Order: sequence, then C-alpha cells, then structure tokens
Amino acid sequence: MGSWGTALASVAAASGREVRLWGRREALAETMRRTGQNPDYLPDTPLPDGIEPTSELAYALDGAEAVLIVTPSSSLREMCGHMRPHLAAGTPLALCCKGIERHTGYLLSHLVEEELPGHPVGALSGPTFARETALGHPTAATIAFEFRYTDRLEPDRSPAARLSVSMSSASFRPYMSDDLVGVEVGGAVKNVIAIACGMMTGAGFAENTRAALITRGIDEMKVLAEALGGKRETVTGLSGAGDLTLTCSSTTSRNMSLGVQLGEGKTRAECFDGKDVVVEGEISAASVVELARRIGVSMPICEAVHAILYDGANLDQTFVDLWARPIESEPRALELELVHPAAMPEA
Ligand SMILES: NC(=O)C1=CN([C@@H]2O[C@H](COP(=O)(O)OP(=O)(O)OC[C@H]3O[C@@H](n4cnc5c(N)ncnc54)[C@H](OP(=O)(O)O)[C@@H]3O)[C@@H](O)[C@H]2O)C=CC1
Ligand SMILES: O=C(CO)COP(=O)(O)O
Repeated sequence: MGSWGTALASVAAASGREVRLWGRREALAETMRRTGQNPDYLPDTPLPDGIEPTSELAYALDGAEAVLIVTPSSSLREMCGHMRPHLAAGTPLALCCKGIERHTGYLLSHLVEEELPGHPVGALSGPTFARETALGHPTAATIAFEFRYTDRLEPDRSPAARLSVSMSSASFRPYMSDDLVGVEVGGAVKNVIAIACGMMTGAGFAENTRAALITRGIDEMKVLAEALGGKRETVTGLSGAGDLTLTCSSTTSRNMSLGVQLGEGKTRAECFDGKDVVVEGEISAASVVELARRIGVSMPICEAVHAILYDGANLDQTFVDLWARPIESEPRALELELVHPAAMPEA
C-alpha cells in the first residue's frame, strides 16, 4: 500500500471492483480502514468505497481474479516468495513496478515467471503519477500480456482485455498491448533518462538539451526493446515516449528530482532530506547498462548516468563528453541476434 498501489486500488474501486489492498504494516492498514486515506503515501487523497486495506497476504490473495504487484522492483523476488503459497493456479499477475533486475538482467516478467510459474504475467505501465491518478485526473496507461493461443488454438488476449475492461473508468483509460517486452523496457529505461534530464537541468543546461535527451532516450529504448524481442513502435506509445515525457518534465518525478538535486551539486545523502525514497532509475542505471553491455547495445545516455552514479564521474564533464561523441545516423540501425537474458554471456 505505497503510493502507486494505493492509487491503482482507487482506480479499480472507482471502476466497480472489490479491492483488497495489501501492505506489510498492520498499523497503516488499520489507519487506512479507519480514515479512508493513506496518510503515509497519499495524504489528503480520499479513497473511494470498495477498498479493503489488509496486512494479511493470504486473505488479500484469496479468490483474487487478478493481482497487481506494486512493490519496488528490488523487493519483487522476495515478494513473489511470500505470495507463492497463497496464489490460486492460473491467476493473472500484472506488474506495476518498473525496472530490470540487477545482475540477472531479467525483465521483471522473466523474474516472476521464474518465481511463480503457471501464471499469465503482464505489466501495467504508462505516464501515471500516483496522486494525479488517485485524484481522478484523466490518465491513460498500457496493459500488456504476451499474445497466446487458447487450448483450442484460438487467439487469446483475455488477461489484457479483461484487466483493461476491469480497470477502465471515466478517468482511467488502459490500452491493450501484446508486446510485454517493449512495455517493460520503456518503463525501466525512462527512469534512467529522467535522471539524466534532471542532472542536466540541475547543472544549468537548457530546454534544447532536455528535448535532445528525451528524443535520444527514446532511441535507446527502441534498440534495447528490439534486441530483447520487443517492438520499436511500442516505445513510441504510452509506456515508452508517454512515460518518458511525463517523467522528464516535472520534479513530481522522483527520478527527475534526484537528477536535478545531483545536478545542483547535492550529495545523494542530502537529496530528499535524507529520506529513503524509491528511485527506480538508480538501480535501473546499473541493470540497464549491465544488460546493454552484455548484449552489445550502445546506450550512451544510460552509460553517462551510470558513470556519474556508480563510477564517480564528474557530472558536467560527462555531459560535455556525451555531446562530443562521433556523429551517428538517426535512427540507428540494429543488427543483433535475439537472445534471452538467461542465455546471455557474462559481462
Ligand atoms: N508513484 C508513482 O507515481 C508510480 C510508481 N510506479 C512504480 O511502482 C513501484 C512502487 O513505487 P511506489 O508505489 O511509488 O513506491 P512507494 O515508496 O510509494 O511505496 C513502496 C511500497 O512498497 C512497500 N515495500 C517496500 N519494500 C517492500 C518489501 N520488501 N516487501 C513488501 N513491501 C515492500 C512499502 O511498504 P512500507 O511502507 O511498509 O515500507 C510501500 O508500501 C515502483 O516500481 C515505481 O516505479 C509506477 C507508476 C507510477
Ligand atoms: O513512473 C512514474 C510515472 O509514470 C513515477 O515516476 P517516479 O518514480 O520518477 O516518481
């Protein structure tokens, strides 16, 4: 029951679903039941009827028609282990977190398929700040499940279609996709590009530079998505360019905000007043770059963020160097063999 989980519970409840909203802290669940709000993550945002906050995971999952998983990506493997004994076979699982697992290079759907086999796994992703979504501002997102055939060999888009219909309301518009890889890559990479945009803004670079980063960031998403078996065109949709535009335009974004503060010269410890805030792009800067290097995809903006965050590179000089790279053609050509992360060479 963090900010995005609570917002999604509001969306589902507003569209008429009965929602059990799980969180690990009973005290917060009890406060939410009593006050109808989540004071820790979405203060001053009343929750609609139909949401039952609980800290009992078995109860939360009992009889669920679908499960939205909204932990930070770094907690996802652990969370899958907690969920395993309580999930009914075949329950669709939709990942609402954004990232790529560090060290394995797994897309989060690969991780969940490994930990929780036998479930359709998809993703819900897009330009969706939690508070705006919970307050009912018109919001669109993408729900992606891989295309499958039914036992009768008929096209089966049912998890994506059913969840989209279940979640849709006057203010929330979920589009359907069968390109899970493309959707997941967009969600992971956009956070790294948002840190880059923030860093540049904080360091005093101007709007032209930010627009260039956003556009070239889309190119980095495209080549990574395609190399992993996704579609380039997915990256131009809500989960790619849409989310990138949102995240790179506002310090409401924690990723953009971290970048701005680092660009202004703060240390990491000084950012967010020392609070432990979920900034997925910090981990993704490492996991995306490690993955890209392993499969031979060039992602210079992500490399720049990685160098600053992990190698102690000088921020201003790194961005000067980014502009001094050899001139390339636009768009980039890509000639790569498709490879599953599990079969990839070590870095
Ligand atoms: N906020 C947003 O606008 C959006 C966020 N997302 C994505 O959603 C994901 C979650 O982010 P968000 O909701 O913003 O984060 P928040 O910081 O708002 O909430 C994090 C939630 O995860 C819980 N949590 C943390 N670690 C664990 C763990 N090990 N086991 C169980 N629960 C855990 C926290 O519980 P506790 O309070 O007990 O620590 C809290 O409920 C991220 O991947 C983010 O990118 C996607 C779209 C929009
Ligand atoms: O993913 C988000 C909006 O779509 C939230 O962005 P931040 O995690 O940067 O706050």
